[in-house]
Amino acid sequence: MSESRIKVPAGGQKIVPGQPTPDNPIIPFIEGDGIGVDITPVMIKVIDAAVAKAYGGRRRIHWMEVYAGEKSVGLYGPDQWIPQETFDALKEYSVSIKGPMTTPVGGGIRSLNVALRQELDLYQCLRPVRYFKGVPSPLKDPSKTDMVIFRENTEDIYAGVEWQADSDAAKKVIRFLQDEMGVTKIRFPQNCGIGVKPVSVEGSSRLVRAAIRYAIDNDRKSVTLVHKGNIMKFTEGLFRDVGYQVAKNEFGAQPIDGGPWCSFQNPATGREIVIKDAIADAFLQQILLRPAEYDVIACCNLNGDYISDALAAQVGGIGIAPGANISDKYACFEATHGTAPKYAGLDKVNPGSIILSAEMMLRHLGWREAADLVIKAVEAAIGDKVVTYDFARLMDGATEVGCSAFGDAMIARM
Ligand SMILES: NC(=O)C1=CN([C@@H]2O[C@H](COP(=O)(O)OP(=O)(O)OC[C@H]3O[C@@H](n4cnc5c(N)ncnc54)[C@H](OP(=O)(O)O)[C@@H]3O)[C@@H](O)[C@H]2O)C=CC1
Ligand SMILES: O=C(O)CCC(=O)C(=O)O
Ligand SMILES: [Mg+2]
Repeated sequence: MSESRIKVPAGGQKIVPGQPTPDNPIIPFIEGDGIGVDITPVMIKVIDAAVAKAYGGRRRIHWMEVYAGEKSVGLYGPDQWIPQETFDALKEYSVSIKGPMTTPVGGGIRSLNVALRQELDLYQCLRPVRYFKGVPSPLKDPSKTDMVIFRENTEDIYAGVEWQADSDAAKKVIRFLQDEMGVTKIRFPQNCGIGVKPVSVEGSSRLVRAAIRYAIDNDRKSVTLVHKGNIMKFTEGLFRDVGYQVAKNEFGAQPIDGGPWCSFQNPATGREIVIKDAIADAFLQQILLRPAEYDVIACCNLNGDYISDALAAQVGGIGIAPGANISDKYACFEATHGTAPKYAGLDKVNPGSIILSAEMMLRHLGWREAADLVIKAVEAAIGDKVVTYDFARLMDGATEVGCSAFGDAMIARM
């Protein structure tokens, strides 16, 4: 067995799911590829400052670096993209945060992000999309965009069950489909890549259940099931049907005007929560034209990927789009964006997405005061027009600063 590269920080304590967060939690972090080297240290500095200010030294995060992606291969050797001890640490310490990781297009390794989500069964990809005053946006009134995406994170066509064109495996699957399943619709069977889209009742129900619970806990007005069930009837259509069943069977939702939309009263607030659905293409134009009609969004994996970046753009772009991957036991926070390789190491990009992901992590830990300080600092820096290049290029009179200087500008405003 190879030597451990992970150094457990002295003086820290493990977070145990279901128990109160200790004042000195150990939090594993993956720096990430590309711009990970820029944004991750800034995130740590900003979060440490917020925690110190909020709790005056009574609480402190003990950061523990764990490795994945290119840095891991450099340290552990060839093909060690996610060493076993990284998986083990993410489970053992239960709450973590990660920078982005590269996935090559076409050939090469499969997504490490997807591998991690599947291994930890992080089935909820939770991505809140809200507007910060002063952020440049392509919309006339971006404040009307206030949505929370619940994207199924472990299955769908995104999960990587596919075979390369001309491979023996692809030919075998095509022969099976033609000879044993009576499939006649594969247009060019001779040299055809094949992908499989698994969407299960269990996977869909638990995701929609989490979205509805979130709507109850956060007094939201609707949950929209976004799908392409008119075309992919037994996968996307299943997701929609299962979503309505969960609303009716588990939350007592009643049909509105004969259905399929339905609603129930929030047991905590008495306010009505409407469960509705939208076909993905129509949804993508409506979020631009009528964003106020949408609130909590539940969808399959690939749709959620597209919707995340599209909605992020409406409120200023993926420089400020946070997220969390959550299971019933573990949580791993990460930005919506990727490694933006052309900016790697330039100290240029917006660290806002990973900082706001860490803000979600603070709330998850129950450290509300520190989380509030992070929000206050983001709002104040943007309000003073001290911003990174992505916002500065669209704002009049902005002071453009680098990644680390934006973090410092936040800290100065806490
Ligand atoms: N969770 C993860 O780890 C994810 C990983 N990826 C991976 O990342 C790699 C690169 O993907 P790519 O398609 O280029 O998408 P990216 O999200 O990495 O970047 C696309 C563009 O978004 C803008 N952008 C991204 N991050 C920031 C930021 N922090 N601040 C300001 N602007 C930002 C930049 O726009 P501009 O050029 O206009 O300045 C950038 O060129 C791929 O290997 C992909 O698989 C992708 C998504 C998620
Ligand atoms: O894993 C990847 O490379 C891409 C992931 C992604 O785009 C996402 O999760 O939003
Ligand atoms: Mg994406």
